[in-house]
Amino acid sequence: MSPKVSARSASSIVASATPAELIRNFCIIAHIDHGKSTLADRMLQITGVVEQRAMRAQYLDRMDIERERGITIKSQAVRMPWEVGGAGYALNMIDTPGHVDFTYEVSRSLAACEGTLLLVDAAQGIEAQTLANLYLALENDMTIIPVLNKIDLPAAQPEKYAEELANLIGCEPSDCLRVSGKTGQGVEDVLDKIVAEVPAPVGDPNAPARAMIFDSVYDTYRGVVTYVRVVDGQLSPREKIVMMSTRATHELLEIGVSSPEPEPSKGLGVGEVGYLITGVKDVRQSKVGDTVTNAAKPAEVALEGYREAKPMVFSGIFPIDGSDYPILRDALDKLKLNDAALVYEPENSAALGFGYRCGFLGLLHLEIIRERLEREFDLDLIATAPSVIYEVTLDDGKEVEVTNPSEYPVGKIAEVREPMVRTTVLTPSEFVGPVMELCQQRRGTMLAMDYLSEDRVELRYMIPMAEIVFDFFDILKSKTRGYASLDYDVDGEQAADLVKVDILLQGEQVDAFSAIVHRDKAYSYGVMMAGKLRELIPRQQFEVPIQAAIGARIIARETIRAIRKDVLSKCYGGDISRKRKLLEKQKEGKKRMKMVGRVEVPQEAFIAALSSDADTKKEKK
Ligand SMILES: Nc1nc2c(ncn2[C@@H]2O[C@H](COP(=O)(O)OP(=O)(O)OP(=O)(O)O)[C@@H](O)[C@H]2O)c(=O)[nH]1
Repeated sequence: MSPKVSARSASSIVASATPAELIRNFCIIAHIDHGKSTLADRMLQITGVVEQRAMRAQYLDRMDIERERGITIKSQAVRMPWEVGGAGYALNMIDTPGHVDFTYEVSRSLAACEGTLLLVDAAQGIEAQTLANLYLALENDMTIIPVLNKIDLPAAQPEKYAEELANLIGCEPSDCLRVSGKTGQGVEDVLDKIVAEVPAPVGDPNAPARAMIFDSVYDTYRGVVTYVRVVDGQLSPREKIVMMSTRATHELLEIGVSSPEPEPSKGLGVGEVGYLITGVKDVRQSKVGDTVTNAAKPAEVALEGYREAKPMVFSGIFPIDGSDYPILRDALDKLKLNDAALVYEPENSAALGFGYRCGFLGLLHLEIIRERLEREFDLDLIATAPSVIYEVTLDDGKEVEVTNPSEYPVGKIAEVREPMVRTTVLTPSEFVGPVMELCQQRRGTMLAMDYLSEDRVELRYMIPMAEIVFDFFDILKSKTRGYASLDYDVDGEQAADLVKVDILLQGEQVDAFSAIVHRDKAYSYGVMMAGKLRELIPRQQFEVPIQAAIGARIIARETIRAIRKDVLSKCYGGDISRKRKLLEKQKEGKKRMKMVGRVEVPQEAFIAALSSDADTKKEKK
C-alpha cells in the first residue's frame, strides 16, 4: 500500500498542469462484487498505465486484507491517458469502496468527480448498494453512465437488466453499455463515453488555489501522502501551503499524480487530481475534507467539506495475555496514523484486565482492525460484544453518552435515545414476507415499499442501529437464500425503553457481559447468556449460581453444580515430593483462568461467550 517512489531525475518529472478541458474525473459505483476492481484493472491495462507484466489482479486494492477478502476499503486515485479524435485526455479514476461501513468514503470520492460509472452485474441486476450509491451520485449532481458488467457470464441477462437500469435512471435501455471487465470486451467504449459525456472540470485558474483533500494515507517512508483535487488555482512544488481548517502551514516537498505509481509533477492545475507530500507524520494533520490553499495568496473561503466520519460501533479490545498491553497500545497508535475514523481510549475491565475501548465506522471496520492487530502485530485478542452510542438524559437533566454498557448510569434515568438507521433491503418479491417479518422483529418501522420490476422489491425501514449491527445481515441472507441485499445510513436518534442487563457469577457482576437491550428482549438475552455460560464454565469445588439481572431484579438463573476434585486423593502415605508436584501442576492449569470473585473462568469461556455476537466474518456478502 505504500507508494514507492525512488528519487527521480528531473527529466522524468511530467510537464505541469493539464488544461482543464482535457481532464475527466470519474469514479465507479457498484454493489459489492459487481466487478468494480476488475473493470478498473482492465482500464489501467488498456490505457497502458500498467504493463501486462506488472499487472496483478486488483491493482488498486493495495491492502493485503483487501485483496484477500476481495473488498475495497481505501479510495485511491489513478490517472490514465486516453486519446479521442487526436486529442490526448487525462482520465482520473477515483476508486470507491463498496461496503456499507464505508459509505462515507464513497461520498468523499464522489465529491471529487464530475461523472460516475454505475456498474451493475448483468447476471444479478440492481442491488441495495447500487441504489444507495446512485442516490448519493444524484445528490451530487453527477453525470451517470450506466454500465452492465460480466456480460461474458452464461447467466448474464443484459436485456432484462438494461431495462431495469434505464427505468431507474431515466434513460433508454440502449444507453446502457455492455462490458466484461474480465475479457475486456466493451471497455474501450466505456473510456470513449467518459470523454464524451463527463463534463470537464470548471474552476478559476487565476484565483488563489483551493484543493479538496479527499484521502490521506500514511506511508512508512514518506509520511502522510495527501490526495487532493484542485478546484481553483494552481499548486506547485516547494511552495508553502495552508490547511484552511487548522491554519497550519507546510512546505510542499513533492507534488504529483498517481499513474498508478506516483509521478512527481511541476504543478497541479484546475480540475487535476494528484498527491501532495509535506512531511507531516499523522493523517489527522492532513484532514480529509479540508481545503489546501497557497500561503502566499490564500483563498478566503474554504470549499464545502465532508461531514466527519463518526464512529458508530464500539467494542472493548483486550489482549488475552495481559503483558501484551503495551504492544496493543503501540499497534493502535500505528493503525490510527492511517485511519482517522478509528478512535480508542484505555479501558479497565474487572474480568478482562487492561485493554482499549475502540470506536469503528461499522462491523466490517471493527473486523478489519481486529484482524490487522492480530495479524500484523501478532496479538491474541478478545473483543467484547459491539455496542452503539446511547444518549441518556438523567432525571436531573444531565446528559451522558454511553458507548460501554458497563458505564450505563445507575441513577434515575429520564430518557434513553438510541441511533436509528434508514435501511434499504432489495429482495426478490417471493421473500417479501420473511424480510418484513425480520424487520418487524428488529423493531423496524416501514417507510416504503416499491416494486422496481415485477420480481424485485425495494423495502425501506427505520430500524434501531443496535438491532442491525449484530447478526441482521446473516439472518437476512439466510431468510432469502442469499438473494437480498442491504444498505443503511444513520438517521437520527429515537427514544426507546432500554435497560442494562448484567450477568452475575456467584453474585459478582461480570462487566464484560453487560448489555443494553430493549426491555422486551431483556429476558431472552438473560436466559441465553446464563445458559451459554453454564455450558462454558467448568464445575468448581462449590456451587456457582449464574444470574442475569436488571438492576437488583434477577430475571434468569442457572446453576453450575459443585464438584470436589481432590488431586491428592490417589496419593496414599506421605510422599511429599509427589504431592508437591501434583499441586504445582494444578497451579499451572489455573494460570489460564481468570478469577471472577471466587470463580475460575477459563479464557476460552469469555471468548466463546462473546464470539457469537461479535462474529462478523460473514458480514461481507
Ligand atoms: N465472469 C466475469 N467475472 C467477473 C467480471 N468482472 C469481475 N468478475 C468477478 O467478480 C468477482 C468480483 O469482482 P471485483 O472486481 O473484486 O468486485 P468489486 O466490485 O471490485 O468488489 P468490491 O471491491 O469488494 O466492491 C471476482 O471474482 C471477479 O473475478 C466479468 O466481467 N466477468
